[in-house]
This record gives sequence, C-alpha cells and structure tokens, in this order.
Amino acid sequence: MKKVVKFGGSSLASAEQFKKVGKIIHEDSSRRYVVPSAPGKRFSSDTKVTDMLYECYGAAENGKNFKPMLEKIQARYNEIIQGLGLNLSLKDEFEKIRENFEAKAGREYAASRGEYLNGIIMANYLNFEFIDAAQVIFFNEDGTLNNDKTNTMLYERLKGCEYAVIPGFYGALDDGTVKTFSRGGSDITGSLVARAITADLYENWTDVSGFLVADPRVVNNPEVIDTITYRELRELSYMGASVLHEDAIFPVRKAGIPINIRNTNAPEEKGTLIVESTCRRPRYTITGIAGKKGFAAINIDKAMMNSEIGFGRKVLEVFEENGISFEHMPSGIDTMTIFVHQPEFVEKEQQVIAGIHRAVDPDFVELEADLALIAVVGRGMKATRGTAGRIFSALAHARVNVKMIDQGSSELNIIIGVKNNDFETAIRAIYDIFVTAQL
Ligand SMILES: Nc1ncnc2c1ncn2[C@@H]1O[C@H](COP(=O)(O)OP(=O)(O)O)[C@@H](O)[C@H]1O
Ligand SMILES: N[C@@H](CC(=O)OP(=O)(O)O)C(=O)O
Repeated sequence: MKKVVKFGGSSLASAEQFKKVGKIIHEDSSRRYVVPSAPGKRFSSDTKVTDMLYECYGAAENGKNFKPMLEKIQARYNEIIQGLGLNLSLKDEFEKIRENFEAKAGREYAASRGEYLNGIIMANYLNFEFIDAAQVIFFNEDGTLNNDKTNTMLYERLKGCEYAVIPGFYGALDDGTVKTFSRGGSDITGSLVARAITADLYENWTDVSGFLVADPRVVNNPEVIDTITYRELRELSYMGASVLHEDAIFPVRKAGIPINIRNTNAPEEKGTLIVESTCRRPRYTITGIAGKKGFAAINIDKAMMNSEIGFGRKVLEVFEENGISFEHMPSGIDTMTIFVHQPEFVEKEQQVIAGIHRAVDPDFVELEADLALIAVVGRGMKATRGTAGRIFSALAHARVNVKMIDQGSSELNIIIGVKNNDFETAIRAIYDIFVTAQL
C-alpha cells in the first residue's frame, strides 16, 4: 500500500502544526511520499509565506531594500525549526536566495522557495529523503506542464526511494529555470506524484473536515460531503470551491486513484472521498454549491434573431477577436446573453459593443455589471423532479432576484446568475432548502 500525502499551508504554518503532521505520517507507514506547501496563515490576519516572498521579490526587482522582509521570512522558518527542536540551519539557503534575488532570478523562483525550504525542514523532521521538485517536475517553455517528462522523471527518481519529501507548487524548464503552477498548485504536485508511483490513495490534508456542501466562509458550519465524483468536484472547484486546485483532478482521475480530503486538525474524521464513479446515493439532492463574483452580462436584443442563421457564431467571433472567453450564454427568441469575467471585459467593453453592432446589427445591446454566478451541483439532481423549482422558490423567499438560470444538459449542475450583493444570501437560501430543511 502506497499513499501520497499533501499538506496545505494551513497544516504547516507553525511548529505545532508540523507536529500534528508528523504524527499523522508516522501513524501509517504507507504514507510514504509527502508533498508540503509553504507555511500558510497561523491566524486569519496572518500572511502566507508565498505572499511574503512575492512582496519581497517585488521590492528586490524594483531595487528597494528587500533584506528586512527576507529576514522576516527567515524568522518564520527559524520559529518552526526551533519549535521542532531540529538541528538544522537554513543560513546558507537564505544566503543563496538573497544572491538570487539580487540577480533577479524571477518571481516564480522567489515564490517556489516557500515550498523548497519547507520541504527541507519536513524531510529533516521526518528523516525522509528530500527531492528537489526542480529535478522531477518539468514545464514546457509556454508554461504548460511537460506531462511525459514529469511522469518519467518522477517514476525513475521515486522507484528506488521508500520515503521521500517532494515540495509542492514548482518545477523547472529543461534548462533548470524554476517555474511554478498557479496559486494553490501544490495540489497538482501531489496528484502528479500519486500518478507516477501508482498510489493507492492520494490524501490531501487541509484545515477543513473534507469538501463541504458550501463554502464555510458563507454558510455557518456546513455539512461534509462524504463521497463526491470527479465530475461534480470539477464543477465545484471551477466555480470557486478552493479546497483543491481544479487541475489536480486530471492526473489521478485518469489513473483511477481516489483522493481523500482530510483535516490535519481533526485526523479522526474520514473526510471526503473523491472517486470516478459511485453507487452511493448522495445524502441530499444536491452535492454542493459554489460560486464566484465578478461577472458582467452583455444582453443583445434583435427581433427574430432565432431565424438568422449564423447569428450566435458572429457574436462569439467578436469576443474571440478581442481575446475574451465567455462563461455562459443563455438565449431566447429575440435575445441572447453572454456572461463574461468582468475584469477581463471592462478594458475592451466599447470595442466589443462596437464589434457586435458591426457583426449582427442588433436592435440594442445592454450591459449589466457586478453579477455573481452560483453553481448547484449534484449527481442526484437527474433523478429528482423539481430541483430548479425549489431553487427558484428558495431564492424568491429570500428576496433574491434571479438574473439567469441555466441547466447543463448533463443535469449535473444548475447555474444561477444573481447580483454580487445577493451572492451570500442566495447560497444560504439554497443550502437551507436542500440541506438544513432535510436534517
Ligand atoms: N466547499 C468547500 N469545502 C471546504 N472548504 C472550502 C469550500 N469552499 C471554500 N473552502 C475553503 O477552502 C479552504 C481550504 O483550501 P486552502 O486554503 O487551499 O487550504 P490549504 O492551505 O490546506 O491548501 C478552507 O479553509 C475553506 O475556507
Ligand atoms: N504556497 C502556494 C501553493 C499552494 O498550493 O499552497 P496551499 O496548499 O497552502 O494552497 C500558494 O500559496 O499558492
């Protein structure tokens, strides 16, 4: 039995947290490959080491005095080392980092040091071998992952190694230049390691007791989802449920390796099991709710647009020419609405409107800003009648004005558009009707 265990920043923010992690790993000898993140927040107003590194490197890049900031980062690591009573010094490592910052080694190199240094501490603490991710995780020049090389290098390096620590979040180009994944990317490293060694299980340890039905910052004490499919999870992660990086799913999914989300602060709890498919019926009609703010809608009106062949294509071409991707596109007989990410759209809004006028000669085009999209996801919805009706009625009771509702043809999700201001109220109302009402 081989398990890969990834610990998020919240699980490694202090020596106290490291001790919990050590106990978890030593309790089960199949927990052989450890992927740590950089130290996260110790308390809610604290700063993650990754963010400190970005800021520190920003100062170095602008020729400002970055040394006090780097010393602050060093102090965070020293606090952990001392708290664990380790005979380890990172003095030389920090000297090298200072030199590389001065030589402008790059933002991604800077950010990667958070995981790199935490990996060294973790390996020392556990007495496991340390493997620099720059030697086993490879990127292409365009920033995408070099999948084949990564898989081969990880496999070759790990096949003779029984217990190892591989820092998350970064890798390198063929020439050794350090690259990182996007934020939260240690989850992807864990998934790649799990695939390469054909792990039996990929445990992803965080600070919540699994994947929750809704974001705990919006709904007070939400229920834990015990089993979720990859497809459901992907819908929820994409829509902002940030527990697991959305790209962490593909490598393990293809290899049929389940992921178990666990809580470092409550290791006795089973957490959430993420699987390809399951016969287990979900406890509620819906599996989860997630959402994102910051969308804009472009409403296009033209009498009889439905009979105009090529209308949709011409409109979408305007977005394509302006390099804007669209999120949803509900349409009626004489209307069509395109949902886009507001920050991306704002810079080009007038070009897009002009382009639409030229392309399809609409009766009018109207913009609506500050919208949120909410995804209600569940494999159980297909077999249940009236789900959309229940959502409508819950939102009406909560006095939330629904701007859009869109049910995917797979019947796995329903997307609802509301004003940003109504976002939290809407999520709570949906949670209450499907979960609280059934408890
Ligand atoms: N549906 C959800 N279920 C669980 N946690 C969620 C959900 N949506 C958002 N979160 C947030 O995700 C956090 C865990 O992810 P993250 O901050 O990346 O942790 P880590 O530092 O362990 O990688 C939780 O603390 C919680 O606030
Ligand atoms: N430390 C990186 C990568 C990461 O995955 O962190 P975490 O596991 O704490 O989300 C970040 O902050 O983005």
